[in-house]
Amino acid sequence: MAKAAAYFYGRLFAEHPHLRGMFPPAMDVQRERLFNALTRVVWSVDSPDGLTSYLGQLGRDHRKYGVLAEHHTAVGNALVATIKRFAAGMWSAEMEAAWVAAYTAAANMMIEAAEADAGVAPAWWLAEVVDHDRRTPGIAVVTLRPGGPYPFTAGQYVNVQTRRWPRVWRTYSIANSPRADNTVRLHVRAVTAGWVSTALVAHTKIGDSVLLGPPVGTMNPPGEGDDRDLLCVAGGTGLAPLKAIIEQVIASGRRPNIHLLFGARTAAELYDLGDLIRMEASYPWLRVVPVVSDEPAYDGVRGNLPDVVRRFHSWTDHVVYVCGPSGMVRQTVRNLREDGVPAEHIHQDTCREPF
Ligand SMILES: NC(=O)C1=CN([C@@H]2O[C@H](COP(=O)(O)OP(=O)(O)OC[C@H]3O[C@@H](n4cnc5c(N)ncnc54)[C@H](O)[C@@H]3O)[C@@H](O)[C@H]2O)C=CC1
Repeated sequence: MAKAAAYFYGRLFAEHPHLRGMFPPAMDVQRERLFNALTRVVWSVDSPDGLTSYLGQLGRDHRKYGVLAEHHTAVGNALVATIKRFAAGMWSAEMEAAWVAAYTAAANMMIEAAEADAGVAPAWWLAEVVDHDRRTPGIAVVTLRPGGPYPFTAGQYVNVQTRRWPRVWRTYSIANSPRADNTVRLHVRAVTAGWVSTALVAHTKIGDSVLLGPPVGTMNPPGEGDDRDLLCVAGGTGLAPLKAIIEQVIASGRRPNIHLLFGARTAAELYDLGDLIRMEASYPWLRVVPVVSDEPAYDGVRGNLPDVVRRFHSWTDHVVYVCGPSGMVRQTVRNLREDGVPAEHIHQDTCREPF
């Protein structure tokens, strides 16, 4: 995969050198994004509705890079040349025609969505940092106010660019449901070699500004009239979108029981517990269970989230949301499935790059 991505970008920039300036200096995350997007498209061929909405979001989100319709042709040519090279002996004229047709259809959906969006929304929003709360040495809760209306759905995420790293965009989930004051809140952990996350945690203060792309993602709260109880399993800063979903459900006036398991390695890393306990006090149907995995002396629920989930009653009738480190999400979903929770009840999100 890495070789194919390197070949693809090498070819694209060799044929269209001016496109290099649209990408960040370091291409590692960009390469992964391309393959994540392609994998998603290939896996979605059997669900055209999901694919249309995904490509629509992708097209709108690409406006912030300054992508024009003709750039899609350059990308398509480099992509087909890459597949042809790596498909070795299996390549045929029919395969080429099928790939060109599939790519053209996908690109057209992105272009149409971007053009429609251009009439109604900006390509990106300048947002002011209105609060910066360093909850632990490595985690900050950052509140932003976009300079214009910023409609989103609870559970969505957003690309963020800081002044420190032009053209480098990283995704973070929005940790609140839509608010009258138009603010969005992010939970950011600074990770080693994480350019944007370190900039946001350690080098950002109230009054600074950042750029936001449009909101993206399809992990939404249960629809109107869905009164099933909820199980939310959050690992570390994976709490962000689940907190937004819980806020939204509470604001909707419905009264389902909500269990939130919030896991961290140590008690000191339960960075949002104070807020969650306040939410629990004002909404009696919410039960917050802090879980600590790596601190034997912790005086509460100890263990790994995927195992702890199993210590409770059956979750088969619940709507389930799982978010956090990918290993934690995979194992939690596997355990829930083994315990009889239907796949269609489970929503998961791991796709934030922790940089
Ligand atoms: N900041 C955001 O907006 C969002 C973050 N995420 C993802 O959430 C993750 C959060 O990472 P951190 O806060 O550093 O979490 P962390 O590494 O501190 O771990 C949090 C919890 O997950 C458990 N855990 C970690 N790896 C596990 C594994 N392989 N198997 C079972 N349990 C495991 C830990 O025991 C702990 O309870 C990142 O991967 C990030 O990409 C996902 C969506 C949104």
